[in-house]
This record gives sequence, C-alpha cells and structure tokens, in this order.
Amino acid sequence: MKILVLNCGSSSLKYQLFAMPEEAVLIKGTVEKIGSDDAIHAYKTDGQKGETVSEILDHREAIRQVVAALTSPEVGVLKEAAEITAVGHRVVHGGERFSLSTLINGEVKQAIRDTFDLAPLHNPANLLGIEAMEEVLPAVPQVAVFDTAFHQTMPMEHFLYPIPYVLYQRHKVRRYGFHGTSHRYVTSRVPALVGRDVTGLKVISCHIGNGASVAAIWRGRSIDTSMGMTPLEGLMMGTRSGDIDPSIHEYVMEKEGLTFDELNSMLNKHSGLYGVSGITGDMRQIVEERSKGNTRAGVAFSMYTYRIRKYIGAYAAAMNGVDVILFTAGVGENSPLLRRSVLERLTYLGIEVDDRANEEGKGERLITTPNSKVAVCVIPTNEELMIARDTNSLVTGLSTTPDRDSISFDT
Ligand SMILES: Nc1ncnc2c1ncn2[C@@H]1O[C@H](COP(=O)(O)OP(=O)(O)O)[C@@H](O)[C@H]1O
Ligand SMILES: CC(=O)OP(=O)(O)O
Ligand SMILES: [Mg+2]
Repeated sequence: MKILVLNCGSSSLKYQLFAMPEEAVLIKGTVEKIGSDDAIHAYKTDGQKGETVSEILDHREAIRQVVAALTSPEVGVLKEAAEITAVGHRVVHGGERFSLSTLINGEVKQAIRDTFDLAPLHNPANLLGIEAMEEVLPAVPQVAVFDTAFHQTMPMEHFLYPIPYVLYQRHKVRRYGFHGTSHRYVTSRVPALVGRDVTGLKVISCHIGNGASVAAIWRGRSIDTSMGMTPLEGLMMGTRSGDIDPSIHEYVMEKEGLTFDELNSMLNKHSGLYGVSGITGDMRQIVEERSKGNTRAGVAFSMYTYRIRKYIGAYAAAMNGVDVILFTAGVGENSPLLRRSVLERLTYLGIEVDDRANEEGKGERLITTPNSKVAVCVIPTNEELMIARDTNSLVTGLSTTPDRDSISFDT
C-alpha cells in the first residue's frame, strides 16, 4: 500500500510517499515558490536527487507536477498514479471538533474552512492542497491529520482564557495548541530512549523550528501547551512574537498608524528573532552573527532561549515535576548551543548534561548523564510518518490510536 503525505504551506508544498505498513520512504520532496514562474521542485529517492525549476502558478499545478514526477520513468517510484492508495494531509487547525485524524468528506472540508480565521497562514493552504488532490486523484481516499488534535485532552482550566466565558461559548475562543502531530511522535519514542512507559512519566516536549511550541505531557496526554487559539502565542519564534502584553497592539497601532492587517503581519512575519535582530528569522544565521559580536543577534538569541527555559519551568511546576525533556524540530534537533543555553540554568531540576552526547551525538539520543534526575533527549521529529500511520489505519478500517478523551488532571 502506497500512501502520499502532503504538507501544504502558503507558497510551498512538502511531500513524502510511503510504502506501508513497512514505513519505507520511497521519495520525499518539496515544491517552493508556488505562484511564481521559477518555482523549484526538489526531490530525493533512495538512489537519486533531482531538481526542476518551472512556472507553477497554484497548488493544483504543483500537485499535478508531483504526481507526474512520481510516475515518470526517470524517477521510477510508481508505474501509475493509481498505485497511490490514500493521501494524508497535515491540517493545522481542527478547532474543537477533531481530537483524532479523520477521513475527509464535504463536512470535514467545511470544518477546515470554518477555522480559516484562526489559522490564516496555514488552513487555507491546507484546504487548497486537499481540493487540488481531489481533482488530480478523484477516486483516492484522503485523510486529515490535525496539529490541534493531540492537545484536545487539555483540561478546561488549562485551555480557557481568563476573559468573559461567553466568548468561549459564542466564538470558541480558547487555547487549541499546535504541532500536536510532532509532540505525539516524539512522545511515542520516549520508551525506546528511557526504558519506561510514558503513562508513568511527566514529559516536556520542546518543538523548536520556525514555529515553536512547548507541551506538558502527563501520562502520555497533552495537558498544556504554549501556542494558543492561534500559532502566535507562546515562545518567541523565527518571525512570530509569541507572548506579549495585549495592550501593545492598540498602543502600536495608534502610534504607528497601523491597520489590523499590518499589525497582524508585524506580529507574525516581522517579529521574533527577525524583529529583534533586524537581520533574519533563521537561527543558523543568528548564531553566526552572534559569534561575530553582533549585539542584537546576541540579545535575540538570549531572549529566545530564556523564553524556552521559562516555559520548561512553568510546565515542571504545572505537573509538580518533570521526568523527561525532549528537543525536536529544526533548531531543537540541530543546535547543541541552543540546548546547552536552555539547560545550563535548569540545574535546580537536577539536570546533568552529557556535553559530548549533546555536542557530538547524532540522531535520536539521550543527552544527559546516568546521574541526571531528568532525562533530556533529542528526537528528530517525523510528522509525515505519523500522518502516514494514521492514514493507513483509517483506510484499512483500523481505528486511529488511543482513547484520548479530555482528562481530569491531577498530579
Ligand atoms: N544546525 C542548525 N543550527 C541552528 N538552527 C538550525 C540548524 N539547522 C536548521 N536550523 C533552523 O531550523 C529552523 C527551521 O526548522 P523547521 O523545523 O524545519 O521549521 P518548519 O517546519 O517550520 O519549516 C530554521 O530557523 C533553521 O535555521
Ligand atoms: C502551527 C505552526 O506554527 O506550524 P509551523 O511551525 O509549521 O509554522
Ligand atoms: Mg514544521
């Protein structure tokens, strides 16, 4: 059985084709700069790499190109498109409706549309990908895997905001949380790394990529997370502000004469590492500039790590302890400096970093010493594999994993 996994962004598309249930990746690729005449489609199979640059004006055209590439004799991963048994999509916002992955039908698409306002950077692109796929492969079942689903176990006192309750009743204003597929994947790897079942553990998972979030995971279930109603709350990110005083909005709009759209764009695209450094939202470049003595890059880096540390402290307090801390995603997986800077002032938790494992190790590993009271792990995330697994389960009629009703949380 071949499952195609799609992650559609506003101007890009990432895909992987899996052979299931073996979980073998047959090809992975990206199409970037969709909507331009020099869009780039890059892919990698077991034996070869390829790249083409061409005009790709929309997602439908991008998906057509991807399917054509999969079936082309040069790439050689499929003889015909009909070999694709199902397509799994990353969908960022599932509102309160979805606590598990689901087969897509008209009603599910409407539910995705209903949350456009809550995830304007993500959901419209996700739906475009679904509709484009329906046109290109009309007979193939499609599955939505939501970033928000894993966090639907949060208890009410953690997901409500302290504003009039009627806003939750009327407009579903509440914390949803994101990156759930990633937090779920890395949590599933904990037993293999620490030799204990997660049901007995207090885990803090740090997904530090372009977007970044921390989750408190108690007995395998998310009980709190730093992103909120939208993916703007919480940690400082590449270009997003994360937590700020809400009064800043009105003040800055007035002082700078900004519209709501401009303010929104400032907070989502011109803040975070980029906004503070004035240079870039890319952590690799921040680290480089900081090492050359650029003060603002240095401040941006310190703010970024400080805020991760604060959330770790908050969630250790929320769970009355922590047994395992996980680092994942682009920055979390690849920057020993980031991990060291976050962990060096967490010695009060009894954390003892194994510097060699942190600096020189590769891939999935423990980066603390046997004496450390908290096990800290690096786990490369694999959202695509989780999507392929859920898609496989749904199309073969198995239920998707666990019973994850809302919980009453008590440490
Ligand atoms: N070696 C590295 N050191 C520091 N940051 C890195 C490294 N490699 C990748 N990154 C950072 O990871 C981020 C991208 O993370 P990723 O999880 O791929 O994001 P997304 O999925 O949101 O596109 C970028 O800011 C990039 O600079
Ligand atoms: C939800 C979210 O922030 O996703 P990403 O990190 O992919 O932007
Ligand atoms: Mg990501």
